Amino acid sequence: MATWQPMSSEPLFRAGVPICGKWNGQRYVVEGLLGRGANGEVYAVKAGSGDRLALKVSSASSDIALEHKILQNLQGVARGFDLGPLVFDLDDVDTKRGKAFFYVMEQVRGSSLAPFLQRRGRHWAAVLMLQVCTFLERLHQLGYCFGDLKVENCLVDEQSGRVRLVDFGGVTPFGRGVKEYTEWYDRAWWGQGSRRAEASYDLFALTMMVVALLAPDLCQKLSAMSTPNFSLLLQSAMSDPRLAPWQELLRAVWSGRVTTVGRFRERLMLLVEASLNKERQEKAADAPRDFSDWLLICSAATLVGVFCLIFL
Ligand SMILES: Nc1ncnc2c1ncn2[C@@H]1O[C@H](COP(=O)(O)OP(=O)(O)OP(=O)(O)O)[C@@H](O)[C@H]1O
Repeated sequence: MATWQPMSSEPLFRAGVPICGKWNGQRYVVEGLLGRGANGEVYAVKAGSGDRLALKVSSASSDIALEHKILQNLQGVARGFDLGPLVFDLDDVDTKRGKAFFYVMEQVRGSSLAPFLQRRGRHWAAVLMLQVCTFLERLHQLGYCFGDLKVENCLVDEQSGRVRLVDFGGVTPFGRGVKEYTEWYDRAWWGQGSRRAEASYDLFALTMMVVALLAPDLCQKLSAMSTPNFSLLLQSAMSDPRLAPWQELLRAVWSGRVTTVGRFRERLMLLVEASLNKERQEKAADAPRDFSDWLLICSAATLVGVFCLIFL
């Protein structure tokens, strides 16, 4: 059977469709589409056991097998730390549109960062970035670079404010070349360094996440230009009032003064504390907040506390 060619905008599966793995024989029922990217489609599925999982399907068997292997390796070394969705079945399936390859993983619940910030306030950006830093520091300690770090690959749980990462296709051992990346976040595209997998590669992407989240129109304008213009990015970011609290930190990374996530996190703590104070002040005068607001503040405060205990 020929391989499925994801040419049309029509997703491969519709809700209610059963998927039966050809080799392992596991059965899943599609509940809906969670997202689509350049490499595949991700579906919410219900397994035979009743568990709700996520199934990533692609026409590229090697990509699917590699991602599955990366996630499995990370689970092997993570020792209780959450370094990505738990991963299960790897198989292929014959569909009406051809053969497709899939793996099954834990379904990460959460929404995109941008709408979360719109609802909760822009000052939450520092708390979200702090969590991404924690994740990156652990990954770097294990000798891996995340590679394709971007806003679209982070999901935040609305209730707890907890951030999780998805799409581990770009994870690369330190020293090798990053193979999966997105131009806006790629320092090599901006002419600001190589694609060698190292801590500073992810750190550059982290700063670009800040710009993309807090000044999305700037990100749109600059990424639409035919050639990347780093001087214009620098000039625009340094004069944009929305990025004012972040300017020193962005400049420190872009000028090469800060090259590790640990150093970035130390400076970020000041912004997090300022965010928490702002939240307290703003809401103190308001009507009683809802339960989820308190949960969010507590989770952020706990994060700050844990950092102080471990690192200070
Ligand atoms: N485990 C998961 N749980 C919930 N949602 C997920 C999960 N994995 C992926 N998604 C959703 O599906 C979207 C696309 O998935 P993913 O980024 O893995 O696809 P991709 O084709 O590799 O994308 P890219 O073009 O970024 O390489 C994600 O942005 C996310 O919203």
